[in-house]
Amino acid sequence: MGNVPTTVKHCLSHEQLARDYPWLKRWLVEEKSLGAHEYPEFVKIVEVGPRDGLQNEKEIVPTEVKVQLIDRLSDTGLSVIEATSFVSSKWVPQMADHTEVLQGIRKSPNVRYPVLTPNMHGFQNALAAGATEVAVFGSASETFSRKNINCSIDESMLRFEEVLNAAKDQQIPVRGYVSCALGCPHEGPIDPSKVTEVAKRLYEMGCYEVSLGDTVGVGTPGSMAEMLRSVTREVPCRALAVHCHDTYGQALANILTALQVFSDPRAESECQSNISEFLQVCSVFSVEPFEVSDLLQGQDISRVLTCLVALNKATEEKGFRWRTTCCPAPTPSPRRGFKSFEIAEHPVQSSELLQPQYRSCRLMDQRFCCNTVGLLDQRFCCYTVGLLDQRFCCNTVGLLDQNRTAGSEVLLYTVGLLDQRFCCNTVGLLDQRFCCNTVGLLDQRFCCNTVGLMDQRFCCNTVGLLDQRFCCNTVGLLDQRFCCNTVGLLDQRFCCNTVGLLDQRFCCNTTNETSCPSPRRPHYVLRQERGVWWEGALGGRTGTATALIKTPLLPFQHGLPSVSVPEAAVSRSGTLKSPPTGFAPPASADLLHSCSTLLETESEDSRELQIFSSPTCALSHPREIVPPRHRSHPGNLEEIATFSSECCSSLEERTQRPTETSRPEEPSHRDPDRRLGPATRPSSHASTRLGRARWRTRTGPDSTGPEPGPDWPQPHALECAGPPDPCPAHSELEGFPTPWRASDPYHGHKLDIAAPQPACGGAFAKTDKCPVRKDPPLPPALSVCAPPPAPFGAAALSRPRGIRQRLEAGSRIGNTTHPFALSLRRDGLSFYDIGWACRE
Ligand SMILES: CC(C)(COP(=O)([O-])OP(=O)([O-])OC[C@H]1O[C@@H](n2cnc3c(N)ncnc32)[C@H](O)[C@@H]1OP(=O)([O-])[O-])[C@@H](O)C(=O)NCCC(=O)NCCSC(=O)C[C@@](C)(O)CC(=O)[O-]
Repeated sequence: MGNVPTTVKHCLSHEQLARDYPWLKRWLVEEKSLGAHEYPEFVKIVEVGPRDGLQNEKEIVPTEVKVQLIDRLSDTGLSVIEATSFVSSKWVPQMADHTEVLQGIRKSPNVRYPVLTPNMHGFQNALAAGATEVAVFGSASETFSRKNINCSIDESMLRFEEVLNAAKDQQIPVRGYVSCALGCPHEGPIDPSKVTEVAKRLYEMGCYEVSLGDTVGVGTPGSMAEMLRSVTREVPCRALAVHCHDTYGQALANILTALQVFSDPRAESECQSNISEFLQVCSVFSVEPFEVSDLLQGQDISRVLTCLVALNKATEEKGFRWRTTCCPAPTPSPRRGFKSFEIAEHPVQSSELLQPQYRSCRLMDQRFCCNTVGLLDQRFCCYTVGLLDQRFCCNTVGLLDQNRTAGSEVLLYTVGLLDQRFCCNTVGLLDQRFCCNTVGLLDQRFCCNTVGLMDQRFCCNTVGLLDQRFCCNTVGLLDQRFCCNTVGLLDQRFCCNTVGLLDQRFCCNTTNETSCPSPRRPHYVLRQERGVWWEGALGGRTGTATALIKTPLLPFQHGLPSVSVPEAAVSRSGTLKSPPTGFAPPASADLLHSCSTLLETESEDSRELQIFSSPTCALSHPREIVPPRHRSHPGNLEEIATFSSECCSSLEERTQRPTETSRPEEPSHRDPDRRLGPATRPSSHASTRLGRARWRTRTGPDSTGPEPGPDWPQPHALECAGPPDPCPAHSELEGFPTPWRASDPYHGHKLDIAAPQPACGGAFAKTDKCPVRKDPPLPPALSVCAPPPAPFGAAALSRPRGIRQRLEAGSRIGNTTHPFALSLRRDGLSFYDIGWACRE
């Protein structure tokens, strides 16, 4: 189950998963059911007859015959033909005509012709003869090594290292062999650990592929499986091959076994090996890597981001030129990871990772990709479908339609994405983490668990965004709807039409916040439920919140404390009345929770949300679809996807602007009621009331909410997933790299977010999705005070445009003007809380 997200893995039984998601079945088969094997969709055949076959012929085959043989093999469709070997003619006279053979063959453009080169002598001869790919051959048996290439294993490694270094200079790919992988003619059986050790050394040295040879054909399916299980722990399957001699008629059976092992994802953790490749790349570029556990557990975000940004900078600085490999259609070729870049002007000698490979450029129709790790500079990628666990991706530019299919594939876990630009129509994305520099994102819908997002600019139509945490420098965000639990948002500017935002905490400098932090409001925990929800008060508001936000400490783990809740503190907006039943919040079902929450909350605010949710959503409410016995798992992903899609289209329907012909009078795209559609316009009065409730995070514009009195329970210690108060929050978040600021040496040439920006309307004038917005005059009753100290640049706060646009969005209901006053508030825990209220 290496590729299955941990949350899903923990919550679903294998049987249930296999039933629900046939596409996951491969990863879910139990050990005992290994009989029902699957095989790789693509097998590469390396034809070694002209070399390994003819080197053993007693009578030396004439050169012309060898040339003819290879030419005819080239016409068969083979992609790799090992042509000859550059070894000593004293030892192997059959290969003495290596140069003539290599130069005599007709080189097909679709075929590679590697040659054996045991040492530098051989490599130089091969190079002179025009070889474009070579192979080194070591052994897992000491005796065989000495007898075959006249040196010990360790000595052979030194020789190979020389060859590999020289090959790198010439950008020549090197293949590696490990002889006697299943037995030695001199030593008998060979310990798989020895094979593993030699294979690992060759792989780490830079061999792009290591072929494990059953040199004397003594292997059996049993010994092959055992040996491969050992080797694949250290070397990824995609870099392994087997070389089977049929001395005892076992070659085919052994190959079949190898194919089974290679197609079994449990044979290796692709993810782990790619991460280790990533870490190797870090060392190549002298970038301090982060702890893998930091990333996997979402800890030390700052360190992860620093590493990613530094790596980005380092690769840029080294002047990489990427090979523009076009993949117009899905190909059976293996995925490309960190080994996918080449050096142009400034070769990095020390890195075997710079073997000439590929860069994903203009990749189209990338489907069903799992665990894409360490992909750099993916450009012009279209239609990524069913992508799971995409990590450490940098510089994705021009990505269109990253989506889920109608079936069961959902896009999960985009982690560590840098510089994602001009992305359209991301739908149903879960768990997007550590993303930097997202620019020009359009129509992002139902995204959950966005963590550590930095520098997101000019984003439109974000709908159903849940649990967005530690987001910095969001600029020019339009039409953000149904966003819940945004925590630690800094410097959000020019945001328009934010609707249904719940529980926005630790937000700094959103629009023109004026006042200084007030003393912290009391917070307490009344009750903890199932360890993942807690009930209590936070920042003056009471209700239920997930433990992702606050985890109550001891006394409450043993039962309810006897505390009374003040009347005034009950059921405010922003916290849930009750936790959604049956689902664990940290799981990938957060989307489900939050959709349930939208439907279940009974506060004043939720009525508005229910109207938004529409009967379509209610009909497809996952609670009705997921039978009770499955409540302990995060729900059927397909159902969640269907639900979210229906919810989304329903919301879209209801949020469409009226057409020109349907507008009775004075059409205005800024009219929130029109924007929200007919369902939100039952009556102007009702809408006003709902609007007021919706926008309010306090009892009213003039109230500061209930102050702590003697009857309030004593605040208990809370462990904060987010920063507990403004100052630590700042200092913690200031550690984040802010790559696009002028002061940032990495991206000095890029747009400076602290500098004055063009109006977001202007920015969108070219798109037909977003209207050009003009600044309306500020209502006279509104007073805008001086901005607070800005953590990321005061320039951001000196322009009132953001406020104006917010007012514009909230100031009309139907055709009647109901000016709303903007009430910017401070809150003990919600730093710079915002509230809207009607000024009727
Ligand atoms: C590996 C060496 C060259 C080591 O050779 P060495 O240890 O450097 O030196 P040596 O004492 O064995 O020989 C030295 C002489 O060889 C020359 N020499 C030195 N290097 C070369 C060279 N590259 N090409 C041509 N000549 C070379 C060198 O110049 C010198 O010439 P002299 O001064 O005596 O006239 C030697 O032991 C050798 O040629 N062995 C042959 C190994 C071989 O071809 N085995 C069969 C292929 S491996 C295989 O089949 C297994 C595999 C891959 O299929 C996988 C599997 O089935 O498991």
